[in-house]
Amino acid sequence: MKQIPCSLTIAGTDPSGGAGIHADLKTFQELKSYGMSVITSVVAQNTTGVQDIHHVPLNMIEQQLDSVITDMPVHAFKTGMIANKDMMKMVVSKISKLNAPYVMDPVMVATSGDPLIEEEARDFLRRELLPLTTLVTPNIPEAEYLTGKNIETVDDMKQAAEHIVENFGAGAALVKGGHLKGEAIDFLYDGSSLHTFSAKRINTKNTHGTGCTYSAAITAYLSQGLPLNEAVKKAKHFVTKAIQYSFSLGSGSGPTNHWATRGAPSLD
Ligand SMILES: Nc1ncnc2c1ncn2[C@@H]1O[C@H](COP(=O)(O)OP(=O)(O)OP(=O)(O)O)[C@@H](O)[C@H]1O
Ligand SMILES: Cc1ncc(CO)c(N)n1
Repeated sequence: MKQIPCSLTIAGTDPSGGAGIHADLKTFQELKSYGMSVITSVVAQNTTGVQDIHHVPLNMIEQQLDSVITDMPVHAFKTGMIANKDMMKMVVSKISKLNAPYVMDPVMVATSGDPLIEEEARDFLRRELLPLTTLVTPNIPEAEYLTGKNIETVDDMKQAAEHIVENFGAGAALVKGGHLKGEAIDFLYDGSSLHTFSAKRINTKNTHGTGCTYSAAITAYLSQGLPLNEAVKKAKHFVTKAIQYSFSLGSGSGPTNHWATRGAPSLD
């Protein structure tokens, strides 16, 4: 009998439901991958920003990982917010034993601009986690941090994608253009060729959790065995729809719509 594809996310929470673990699980569910999660930090946040952060004790993160890994199949996994170096070290020791595609969303700040990981963890992420990835998905500020270079044009984005693969050993890099003006354009460099994914920019402030949703969608498609290029193509389509049909909820940057594959939601 065919097995259901299974995806795991290792990340922080968002009680307002638009980002982090919540966005990931909703996306896995929508894209028909069985969703599992390991929580690294409990984050008090909403559409306006981050109010507080509580880190789950290290041994409890480790225990959650062991509970999943020793019992459940993992066909693909992603990491989001991993707040400090100790957590990263422990996560590395566990995930390096997993034989499945790994998508890293190198989360550093929330959509609101609030920091989500400690300064010294950024360097560790670049040195120790990047070489384990199948794909890393930085937005422009994250790609600027990783490469140490300013990104102002699409050419800068392409160079950044190549730089991250060539210099830090990421399996592939998808540099996302959500923070630039014009077309919502992303570049994927897979170590041999550069692929472009483009969509019309949607005029909305409701982009809370777009990065989480996008990387979770890529993970879900990889769990189903799709090649990377195809997984990104389908995930780009999904995140564009999720933004197109996003919700004006809360007083800040509203959440995307995780059941967007079904078109505009009927609210009857
Ligand atoms: N207004 C928009 N219209 C269409 N696509 C968009 C828009 N904003 C972002 N995108 C797309 O959404 C995806 C996520 O990109 P973005 O650069 O916003 O990620 P992010 O900054 O990591 O997200 P987050 O807000 O969760 O931190 C990319 O494919 C990007 O091109
Ligand atoms: C927990 C968490 N991860 C990632 C993001 C980035 O959107 C966020 N706001 N919260």
